Amino acid sequence: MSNPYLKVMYSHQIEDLGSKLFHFAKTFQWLISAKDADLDRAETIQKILKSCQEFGFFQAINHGVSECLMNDTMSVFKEFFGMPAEYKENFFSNDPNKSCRLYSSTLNYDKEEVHYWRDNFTHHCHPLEENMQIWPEKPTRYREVVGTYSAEVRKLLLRILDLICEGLGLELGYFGDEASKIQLLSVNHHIPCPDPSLTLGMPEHCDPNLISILHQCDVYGLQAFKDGQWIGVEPLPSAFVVIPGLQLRVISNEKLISPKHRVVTDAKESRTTIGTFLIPSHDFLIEPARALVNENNSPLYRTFKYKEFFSTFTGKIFLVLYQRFTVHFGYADLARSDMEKASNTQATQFFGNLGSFLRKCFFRVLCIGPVPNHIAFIMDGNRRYARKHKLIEGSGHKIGFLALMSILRYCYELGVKYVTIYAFSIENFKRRPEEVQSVMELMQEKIEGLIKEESIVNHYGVRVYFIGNLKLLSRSVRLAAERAMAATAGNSKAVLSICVAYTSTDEIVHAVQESCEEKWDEIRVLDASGAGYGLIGLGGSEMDEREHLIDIADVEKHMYMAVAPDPDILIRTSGETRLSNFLLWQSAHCHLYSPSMLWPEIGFWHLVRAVLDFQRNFVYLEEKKKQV
Ligand SMILES: O=C(O)CCC(=O)C(=O)O
Ligand SMILES: [Fe+2]
Repeated sequence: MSNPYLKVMYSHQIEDLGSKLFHFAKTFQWLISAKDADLDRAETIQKILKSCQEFGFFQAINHGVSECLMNDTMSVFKEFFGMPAEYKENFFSNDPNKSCRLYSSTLNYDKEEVHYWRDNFTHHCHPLEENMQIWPEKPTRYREVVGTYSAEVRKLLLRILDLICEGLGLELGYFGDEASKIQLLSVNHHIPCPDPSLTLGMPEHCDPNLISILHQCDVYGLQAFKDGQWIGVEPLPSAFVVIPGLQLRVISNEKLISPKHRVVTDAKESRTTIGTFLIPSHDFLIEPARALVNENNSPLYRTFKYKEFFSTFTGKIFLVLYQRFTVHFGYADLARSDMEKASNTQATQFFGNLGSFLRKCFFRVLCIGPVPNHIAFIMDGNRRYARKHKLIEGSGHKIGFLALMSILRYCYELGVKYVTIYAFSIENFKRRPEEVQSVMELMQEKIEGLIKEESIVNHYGVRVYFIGNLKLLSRSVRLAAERAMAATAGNSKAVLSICVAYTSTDEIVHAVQESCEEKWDEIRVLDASGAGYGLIGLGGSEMDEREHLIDIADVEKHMYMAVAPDPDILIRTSGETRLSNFLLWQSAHCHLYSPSMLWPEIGFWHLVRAVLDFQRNFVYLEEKKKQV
């Protein structure tokens, strides 16, 4: 690179140019059969997942796109880049919003101090009819060949996504429609570089989209970062390199990673590669797939719209993803959330076990005093938490659910036999329909999770009751609740009462009505036998009897909450000191505790504090109970 301009503008001083260890590349070529119904399907899926997990991506051969079409397309692009500058100038633009453009270096040309050795031509290609008009007319074959190629590659990508979808255990079509709506063609062209040690063809990056497929020519340049070093990916002109993008990383909750890669330059030969990216529509909500998230696998990312993500796109996309889109738990005991986020590593598992051991030791000491038999929670502050952390609506409830799982674990470890939670009040049905709908969906999903073998409920032998006017729930949620109650009916170590469609006044009215009906039934039986009160023509003393028709014991018997003794402690988060129509009948003698943190922030020490307060007041509370 003798030209001083080039030296200044392109010099990145690359210290490590990476090794050309092609054997690595060979280990991840998997055959994608042209036929989906092929017997090898299950094996192919396993190989794809394994390869993606081990290397980050894979090369597809025997993929069904004809070699002839691939060669034709490559030659069309080589021809395009070889056309006179005056023609190509028509497409040149530094405006990333332009839908068909030629530019140099990266998306940040104007902002970067040092450029990369790359030209790129990019345009949309789906649906074809809507986009083709703005594509180049020269070479004359461009529209026909690139159109056919784009359609074929789209089919292949969707098939690969289906295989990944099946491999991850997601519902069929998860990556269809809006998730992969946009298809972008991105053709890189690198002319020979006088000094490859000075610059790169593309900086290290992860692809920001859902998935990419790359058709390399026969000139080497692509490198992947693995085990701390840059390793060359062998160019196989008839193969496609399939690269999961960052959105796939998020949706798979990191079951798949989006590999870091870069391009080195070549001193002698030009290199052209054809990338095709499938991209979610701008308003598509990206989040860890619900099927992949449970109490043992917390969501590692918050929900976000694709456009929100892409607007933050800079070269340092990886960092951005972590800074802005990971779930920020903000719990008081951050150590716990960190453990939950990365529960797979050995180190965190060690600390997780250590934390659990220390917690159990602490509980042993706490158990020297009276241990509450029943703790009730009003989980207040999920929505405020989402607003406070600028999270998308609904995320607060999801994080709140994780907090609940931790608190339940602590309660059962401490030896608390009954836990009751206020999950959804009858009043809550008055909220916006979309909000009610999304809480109900979350509820159904979590209820279904409860009966899974590995759930906390089965781990601690907890019997689950849903408390409230269940008729107000949608049929699917009600059925899920009934299934969970039936599935846990054999558990006897502890009881979890989940109040849904509940208010205390509704519970009392319902219990009184039930008691009355029961009495009327008794009366009718007695009347029929001729020994009864006989309502018609009641005399004075019989009137007195009617006044005492039902008593407290009758009503209590018919309370939804008859499945548990009265609570010893009632905790309401968010610093609110109201009971909001929760357990009014049952809370006459319980210790109230209302810490200021929002529900998703509740942690171990808040529970300890509540129990210590209860122990301090225990004698007094017991005295009060005796006076009744
Ligand atoms: O040209 C290559 O080999 C890689 C291209 C690439 O990574 C990209 O366009 O995102
Ligand atoms: Fe890339």
